[in-house]
Amino acid sequence: MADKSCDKILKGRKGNSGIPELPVGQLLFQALKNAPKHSIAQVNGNTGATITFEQFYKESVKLAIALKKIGVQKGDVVSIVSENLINYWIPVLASAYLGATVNPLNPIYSEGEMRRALDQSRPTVIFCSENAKDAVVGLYEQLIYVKRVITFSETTPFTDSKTSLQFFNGVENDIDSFVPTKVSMDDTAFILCSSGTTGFPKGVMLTHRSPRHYLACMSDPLFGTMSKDCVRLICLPLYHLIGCMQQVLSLYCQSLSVVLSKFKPDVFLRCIQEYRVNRMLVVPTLCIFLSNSPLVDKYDISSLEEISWGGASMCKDIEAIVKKRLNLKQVRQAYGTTEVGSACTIQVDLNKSGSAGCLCYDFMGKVCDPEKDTLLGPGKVGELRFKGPSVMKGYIRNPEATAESFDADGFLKTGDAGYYDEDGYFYIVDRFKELIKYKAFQVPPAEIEAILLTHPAVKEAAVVPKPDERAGEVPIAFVVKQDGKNVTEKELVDLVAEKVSIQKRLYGGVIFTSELPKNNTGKILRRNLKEIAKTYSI
Ligand SMILES: Nc1ncnc2c1ncn2[C@@H]1O[C@H](COP(=O)(O)OP(=O)(O)OP(=O)(O)O)[C@@H](O)[C@H]1O
Ligand SMILES: O=C(O)[C@H]1CSC(c2nc3ccc(O)cc3s2)=N1
Ligand SMILES: [Mg+2]
Repeated sequence: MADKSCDKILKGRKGNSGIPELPVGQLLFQALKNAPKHSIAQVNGNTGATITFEQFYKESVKLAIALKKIGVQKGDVVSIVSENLINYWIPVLASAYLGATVNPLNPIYSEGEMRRALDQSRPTVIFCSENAKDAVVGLYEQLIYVKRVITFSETTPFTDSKTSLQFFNGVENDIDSFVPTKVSMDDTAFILCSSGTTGFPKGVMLTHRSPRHYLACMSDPLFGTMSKDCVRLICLPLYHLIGCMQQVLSLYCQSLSVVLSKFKPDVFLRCIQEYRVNRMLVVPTLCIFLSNSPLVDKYDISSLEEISWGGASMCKDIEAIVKKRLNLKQVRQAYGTTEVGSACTIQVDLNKSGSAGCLCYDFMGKVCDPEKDTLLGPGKVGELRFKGPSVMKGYIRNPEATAESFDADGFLKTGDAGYYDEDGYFYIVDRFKELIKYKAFQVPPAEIEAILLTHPAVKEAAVVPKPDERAGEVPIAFVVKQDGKNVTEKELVDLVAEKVSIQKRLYGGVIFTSELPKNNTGKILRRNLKEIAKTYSI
């Protein structure tokens, strides 16, 4: 039969939402200007600090006027180096109103990582929180492209780090006459860093089509929720794509969001109880915590209606356990990458258990043989590749990495292994980089981790490859035990052997550890575990 290639390029529905085709600064300027003035927009779950929509609007406009006075304009880059705070997004909005590109950065980067990230984005102005300023002010003298470093916190005003002048005195009167700068939808709105799971984080240039596309998807009840009654807990850092898009969503919806400046399990649960959180977007490590931590029973989190998750692989059993334990209406998987600039598939059909869903608006998707570039049909595992309105312009100041990231048809090569079924629903197997090559087989770690997590004494598990002369690589597990519970290596090796085919057995054994190394977006740093595995012998 002829290779009907067009059948193997899947197309999402045409977008027709009511979200105006406007740059993020203009979209949010209008949303904040028209929001209920005295409603609380955000609360810091750790400190209890709050900010109203009126404060968000006035403070961001005042700051925009002050930034304009020092020459910040369209095309400039403004970096934000801070933990999650209720006023984190005031400089983000102020910069966006002026058409500047916003570059949020991880506040606990090492000096080398911070230098590398800043040399990529080359900001004119850097905002840094009191807690993060040592990492930035120390670099200030060396960074010739930086005009000004402005420090802030929830209790201290925006202050010039050199002159110690409070940054936007005396701009009260111009608020009503201020209008945001007009920019093109294809201008760079954000430079966001990928999570750094597989190597150095990469500076990803996203246009205004990313936040607008995200809002368009969330405005369709099929994919998400857009309501003033939402109370979202933003669990991830605001400098990460997911945290950034969740912030855009809650401000646009004029709904309450809770941020955590420091993640602690008890604070996380207390916030859901105290602020009656009804929605949140989490990563698998948090789903696993919700599925098996005894702490969960100590809080009333019955306000939760829906949990979405993405960011790493997780077996469908955990989804079912979380849904049942928390009595949720829905646990929804979604798939996206920083380079995709939003979610590109979102779960819409509960019967498609384990699926990351179907294509979002105006997206195209395909699965390709990673070596031959040939198109693969339904059920065939290959590299997931996508094309859509929110996909990145490229990596900042890295044309080589950008060119390598797209195929001849302009599809983004994700590096992720997956497939789609006959109905066009996508399933994520894992990253190609993380599949364990046992002889001629490719073993997905998530499958073995799911079995280990069924043991009541197992709190967390990560399976990585261990070099092996005979097989090339063999699976080895790192396990964190539940407090006060015990289990032996042999028990876990046997548990897995009973449930999997011969190539998926834990020939490398089990290493018990007190915690798994994670990055700031809660993803397990498997590359660290691979190094330890190399020297372990069962
Ligand atoms: N639903 C999902 N299931 C499995 N993996 C997912 C899912 N959603 C996202 N991911 C993983 O997260 C990756 C995107 O994450 P992100 O852009 O934050 O950076 P990263 O790839 O983790 O880090 P880096 O690119 O810096 O190594 C995807 O490439 C994929 O591997
Ligand atoms: O907030 C919501 O209602 C849910 C519905 S699914 C969803 C997602 N948002 C993102 C953003 C980036 C990304 O990589 C994955 C998702 S899933 N948000
Ligand atoms: Mg990546």
